[in-house]
Amino acid sequence: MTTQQNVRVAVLGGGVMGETVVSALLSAGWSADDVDVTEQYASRATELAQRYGVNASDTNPDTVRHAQVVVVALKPNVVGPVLEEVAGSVRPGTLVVTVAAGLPVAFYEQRLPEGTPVVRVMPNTPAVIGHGASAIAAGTHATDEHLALVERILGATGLVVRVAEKDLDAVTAISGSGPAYAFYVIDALAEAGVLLGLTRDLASRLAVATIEGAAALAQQSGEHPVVLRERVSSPGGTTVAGVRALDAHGVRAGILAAAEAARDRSRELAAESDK
Ligand SMILES: NC(=O)C1=CN([C@@H]2O[C@H](COP(=O)(O)OP(=O)(O)OC[C@H]3O[C@@H](n4cnc5c(N)ncnc54)[C@H](OP(=O)(O)O)[C@@H]3O)[C@@H](O)[C@H]2O)C=CC1
Ligand SMILES: O=C(O)[C@@H]1CCC=N1
Repeated sequence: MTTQQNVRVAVLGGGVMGETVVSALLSAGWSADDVDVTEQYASRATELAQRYGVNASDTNPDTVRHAQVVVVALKPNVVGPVLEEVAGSVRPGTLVVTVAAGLPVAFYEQRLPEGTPVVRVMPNTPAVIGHGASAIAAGTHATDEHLALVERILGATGLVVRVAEKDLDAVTAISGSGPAYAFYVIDALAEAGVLLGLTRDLASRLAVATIEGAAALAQQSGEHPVVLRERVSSPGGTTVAGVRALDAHGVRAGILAAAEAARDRSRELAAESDK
């Protein structure tokens, strides 16, 4: 397997994550000629072809046959049937990369030709603007070179870390689903502004800029979040009053429960796909 950027990549599934991977490949220097994407609806395939200049089709086996890397960007319940459809077209040594939540590497290895290298990736949607966080884990036959190639593919999407496969359900619960929790907080903060009499537009802009600024400060200062929170909290002031209300309403416990629920759902997805 070469790590040259002219490796031909087939992306199966042109939804939210499939489109993110296509855009990441182009940002990482791939030529659109070397990127194929499959979609079952012709109109979506045409949309992707027009937007990115990549080759789009609705035929998974033909597309896979020409690829050196196959990226599975399908919903977990569709992955099994599509692997059965394409297994005979996967050439020896083709790297299979999957972003599907829950499904273990073994699920792919059992359905693909013996020896196929598989890398699992858990990305998130801010990848589309280069502010993503992805974790990658190697399957039985994936080498350091395969992981390096996946890192190149994801190079323009933001943070990429290597983890053991056993940690991917937890990663899914934290960074995979995490943007949704952050959007939830942004929406709630904006709604609170409206409650207090601000216009929705002003409240939304303040909420987004505040969460963005706090995340950037946490990253750039390297300080513990508790230290940064204490710096906002003047003695006897407004912030301690607000944080006390967050504690009283169990917001911290709610976030921990959300992560456990998402982790459990990730495990269930694997069990459901094996039925
Ligand atoms: N969205 C996210 O934030 C993240 C998603 N993921 C994972 O990414 C995967 C895809 O999720 P997401 O992109 O959100 O889902 P989407 O539904 O947006 O994308 C899946 C795409 O696959 C298409 N599709 C379905 N069947 C086939 C087929 N047989 N051949 C080719 N394409 C097909 C679907 O078309 P149609 O709509 O017509 O059925 C759809 O466009 C999931 O496994 C998810 O766990 C991982 C991390 C984050
Ligand atoms: O909701 C999901 O199942 C996917 C996986 C992580 C984010 N979205």
